[in-house]
Amino acid sequence: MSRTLPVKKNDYIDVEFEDLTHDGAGVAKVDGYPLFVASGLPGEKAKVKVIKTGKSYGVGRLIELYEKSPYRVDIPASEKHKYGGCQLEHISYEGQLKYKENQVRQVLARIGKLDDVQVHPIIGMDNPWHYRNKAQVPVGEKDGKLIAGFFKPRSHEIIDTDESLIQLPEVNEAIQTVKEICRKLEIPAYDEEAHKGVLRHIMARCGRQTGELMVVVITRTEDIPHKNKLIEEIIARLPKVKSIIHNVNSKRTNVILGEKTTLLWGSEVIYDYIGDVKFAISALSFYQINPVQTKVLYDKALEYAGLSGEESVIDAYCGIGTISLFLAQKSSKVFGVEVVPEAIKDARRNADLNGITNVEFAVGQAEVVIPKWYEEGNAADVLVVDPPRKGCDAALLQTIIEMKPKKVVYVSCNPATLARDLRILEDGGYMTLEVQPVDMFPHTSHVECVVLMSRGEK
Ligand SMILES: C[S@@+](CC[C@H](N)C(=O)[O-])C[C@H]1O[C@@H](n2cnc3c(N)ncnc32)[C@H](O)[C@@H]1O
Repeated sequence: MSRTLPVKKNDYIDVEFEDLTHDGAGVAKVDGYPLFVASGLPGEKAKVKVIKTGKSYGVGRLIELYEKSPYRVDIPASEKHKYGGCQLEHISYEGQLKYKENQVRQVLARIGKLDDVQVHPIIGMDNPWHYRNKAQVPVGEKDGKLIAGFFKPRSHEIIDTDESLIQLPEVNEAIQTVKEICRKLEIPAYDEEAHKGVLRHIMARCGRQTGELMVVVITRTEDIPHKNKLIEEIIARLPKVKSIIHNVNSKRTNVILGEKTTLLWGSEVIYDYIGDVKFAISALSFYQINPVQTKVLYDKALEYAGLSGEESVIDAYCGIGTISLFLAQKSSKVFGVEVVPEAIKDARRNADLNGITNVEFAVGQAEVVIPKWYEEGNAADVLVVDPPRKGCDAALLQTIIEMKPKKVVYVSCNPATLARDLRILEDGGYMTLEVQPVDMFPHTSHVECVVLMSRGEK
């Protein structure tokens, strides 16, 4: 028999928020039934309207706040367009750090059954603004004018913006300049519903240390109207631009980058430094978006790896070899594995660029390549994993358990899949010794962690 819910759609009720969801919505309980309300904060009392009810939870809209959290910040309506992608815009930075650290502890306990694991205080930024080295903004049209900015939360309506408070000023300037040039040249914006038009996204990437800029124009069509003029004007108006790339995405999809990438002008890559290691970055390669915190994260990963110079190391999900090259300086040999061929091309180029010879890179899925290496008699003393949000594949975790590297260093951008994978490794004989959350993405709900596991006693 289905239970009667304590609330109905369109009810107005008074609630007190107890918690936050993983994406920053407030959670209130009505007779044990969870109600998720965007922008509610723990400790706040409010009137909400129930807008949706499901079997296990409902969704409400905040109508009136009776009691405010000390962590609440109010953003004037005229400034809202600068906060695209900032799910935690209504929480002070101090409150955000507290929330993220708690979230890591709770998820490790709930999903990983790791209640007594040592979680260090999160490492935040001294200046948590203008940190992103890359933006990919959707392009559309409003009242006959080309616009570009960010999607309104839970919709495909584009909010036009000329500034983002979390992007580097150079990235803001590049996006704004390319938008103005495309407007002037009357390049038609992509119409998502009709799947017509040309320009879908503008992407800009900046090497924070070098100042070098890459601009990528992503279109539905193979042709770009006024292509030569577009290139000419970008070069004239953005003196730091080193690379202009064209990517064609002809499909009806939410995925940003498409099937074909060509160089329009300049170099295929831009360069950047993390510490004193130099990196070449191409358009399709993953590169951490917060260079300041990346250094903090990699230093911690290196510290956890505890290398003496004798060890062989595997770096799974290595991207352009960033962590591999850090580790190579302190180990006998590093093997990096990555699924994107362009990233491995960058990784090899990066090893050459830095004169690092004790690294080898392979293209392929970590869960296929590493088990094969192991079958062929290879093993590592230290294994580093830095998977995408979905975490490590089960076949890779099984190989780690069989290979028995002394240490596993797990770098994760998703506490839920991290907790799941740590539990599997714990059941396979590893122990979680330390967890260090690092705030790589201020004002968003994302949180990064680096974890040290080892075999043997705690
Ligand atoms: C979070 S990034 C980490 C990259 C790198 N360690 C860094 O810090 O820049 C995850 C990487 O895993 C790659 N990837 C995704 N699935 C993979 C798989 N099954 N096997 C190997 N690499 C994969 C992605 O292309 C991406 O480069």
